[in-house]
Amino acid sequence: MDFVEYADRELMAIDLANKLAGALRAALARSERVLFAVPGGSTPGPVFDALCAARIDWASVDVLLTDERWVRPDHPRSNTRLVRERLLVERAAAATLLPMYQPTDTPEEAVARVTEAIAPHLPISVLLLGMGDDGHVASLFPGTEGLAAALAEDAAPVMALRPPEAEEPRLTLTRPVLDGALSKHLAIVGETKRAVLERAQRRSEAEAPVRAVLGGLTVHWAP
Ligand SMILES: O=C1O[C@H](COP(=O)(O)O)[C@@H](O)[C@H](O)[C@H]1O
Repeated sequence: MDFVEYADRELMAIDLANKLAGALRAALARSERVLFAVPGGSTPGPVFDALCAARIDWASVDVLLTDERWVRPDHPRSNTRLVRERLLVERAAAATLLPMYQPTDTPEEAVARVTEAIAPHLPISVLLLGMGDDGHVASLFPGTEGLAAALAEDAAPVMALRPPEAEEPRLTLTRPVLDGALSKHLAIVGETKRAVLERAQRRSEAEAPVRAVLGGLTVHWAP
């Protein structure tokens, strides 16, 4: 794991956006289409604001969420909404968003359709992750029934989970898909998350699921 420390959040957003743009261009030099997986939540918005204007062949980029909160796509907590409003604008509007949300009542009903839609696009070329204060990445929360199955090396690529600590059910990419990404980045801000990440290295994956993706990961942190 590499750790990159920035003076402030604005500098991190700009520099991380440049690094992601470079990783996407490098991937596009090797493949006709590339898969860019991104988190939802509060951390990536400023990175998306900087990245959406980057000069990249966005028409050859497929964008996929690492996970989705099971709310309608116009809901304020929708990760799909965040990506549509903050990433898929300006030059990046030419990218294709692969569905992580389906209009079903439950995420369980959507697993097969989402799996079918994303499978032909794997592996992830460039991955950006966020992390919660409890050490969750994507929607792999500690204390969730089914977490061990989602963290297995041979897990199905997409799983529906119902984390007790989350406000809504989730659909999430699982360990082999996330850990198998060719270029892996984690963006975190604040002293609490830095301490959570440090502690995670002494904990089990069940206690701190971020541990499952630390190999080859570059962590970007700002106070
Ligand atoms: O619920 C979620 O949380 C994590 C972390 O979000 P943040 O607000 O602490 O940045 C996020 O990575 C994930 O995609 C999201 O669904």
